[in-house]
Amino acid sequence: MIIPQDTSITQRETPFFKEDVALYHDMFDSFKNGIIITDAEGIVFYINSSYCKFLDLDRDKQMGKHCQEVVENSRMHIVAKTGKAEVNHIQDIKGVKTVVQRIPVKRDGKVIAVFGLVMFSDVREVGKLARKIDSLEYKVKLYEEELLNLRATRYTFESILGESEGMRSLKMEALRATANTYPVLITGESGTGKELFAQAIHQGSDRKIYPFVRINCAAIPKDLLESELFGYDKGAFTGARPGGKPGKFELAHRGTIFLDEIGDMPLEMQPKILRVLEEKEFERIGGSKLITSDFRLIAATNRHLEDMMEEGTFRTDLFYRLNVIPLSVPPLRERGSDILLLAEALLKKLSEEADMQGIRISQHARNALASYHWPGNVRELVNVLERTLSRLDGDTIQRSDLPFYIHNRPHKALRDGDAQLNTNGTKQREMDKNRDRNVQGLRSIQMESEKEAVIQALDLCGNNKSKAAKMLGIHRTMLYRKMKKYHLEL
Ligand SMILES: Nc1ncnc2c1ncn2[C@@H]1O[C@H](COP(=O)(O)OP(=O)(O)OP(=O)(O)O)[C@@H](O)[C@H]1O
Repeated sequence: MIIPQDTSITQRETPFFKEDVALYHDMFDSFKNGIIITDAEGIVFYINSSYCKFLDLDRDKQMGKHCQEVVENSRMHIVAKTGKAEVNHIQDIKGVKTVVQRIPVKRDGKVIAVFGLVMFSDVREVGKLARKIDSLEYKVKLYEEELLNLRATRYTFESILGESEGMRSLKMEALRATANTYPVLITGESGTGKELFAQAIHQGSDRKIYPFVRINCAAIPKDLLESELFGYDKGAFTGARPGGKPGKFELAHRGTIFLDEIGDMPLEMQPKILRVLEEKEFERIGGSKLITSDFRLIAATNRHLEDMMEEGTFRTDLFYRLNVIPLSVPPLRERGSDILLLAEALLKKLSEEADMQGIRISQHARNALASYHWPGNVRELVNVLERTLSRLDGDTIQRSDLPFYIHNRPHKALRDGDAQLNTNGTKQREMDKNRDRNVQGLRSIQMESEKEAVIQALDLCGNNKSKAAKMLGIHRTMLYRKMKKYHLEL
């Protein structure tokens, strides 16, 4: 920096010491933006080489001049008077639009100097930067949405259909659970919508942009469960991934971990779950680093944990730790008019998906649906409707279109019997299991013959899909769905 030796500035009583200014010389001079400093009168005290280059001026000759002599429309002297900073103002300098900042420097409340920064040599560069930020913001938004989709929580509270008293109050309780992070234990028979509730709670909470990590404790072999839950470090065991693997608790950081079928959690794993729930800290298998994860735990089961505690197969301490917010989803047969409400809504959705609008349910069919026991709950209802639609001729579901075991049910007597059995939980569960097995048996027989029929029809029609669909009495879209379902070449 050229320290003015012989200019008016040195003659004036400047508030700066030459040493002070010299100290910043290297720093200011290496700036690619323009820097100018004036005193309280607007007299140039310092100007860096980038600015002089831009202005095409000899730096030595600028010191001690009034700022407007250096830059015609300078406002440094005005800022010195007003004491008010001007940030990101656009200033036309030599025909180029620049972005400038003029900052008054005060001591004891009095302006002693003004610091000017000419940002970028051309405002177009700012425009470019703004466009770049715009495009980055757009990309971030896109990735956020993608992430939300990938995190595959498809269900929100709106997805949970049901207006019965039981369902209404359950939805209210679940909604309340979105406002805190206490563990939730969802119980209910298979297919009642437990996972639906778990996803809706996650979606309704602040955690929704973070992962919803689901693990089915019954589906993972016992010896793998620990590494799935807690992860492992490299070389933890033979066959382990070379780089190690994070566990579900780690992946659920800031989000929700959904332990489905918690009743099937092996007894020896239960204390480990209890510990991680209490401490929110754990180590990977073979690792020595303590990992902290801020997860919310939601567990679900169709097993009767109270019975299991009595049998000694479920730990009491874990049960109480999990059961902070208990949600018990009622079976479909106990939801009264919800059966038909669900049937109508699901039918609308399924028929739209199959391109078969305007399908109705006859009164007889409605009676049959309403009086059936639904051991497989809503999942079974979805299945029944899909099957019925796939074979439907015309636009009304008649009683005889429903699966045999539903339309041929001697409903009244059996219903009364069922009501009695409802008072005895164990008997009821036994009966449900048997029914499940029967339904399962029928289901696979039906699927086999359906697949056979599709193959035959395609064969007979020389692979002409429209003709085959006509022969089967179903819509072409439905035929494609069946072919996909049974992995038949499209
Ligand atoms: N109230 C509801 N409204 C709309 N769809 C529902 C409802 N309840 C359940 N379903 C549907 O029923 C099916 C089964 O639901 P879900 O998987 O949540 O049941 P679950 O109780 O978790 O079953 P499981 O115990 O076998 O894991 C899903 O297709 C879900 O969309």
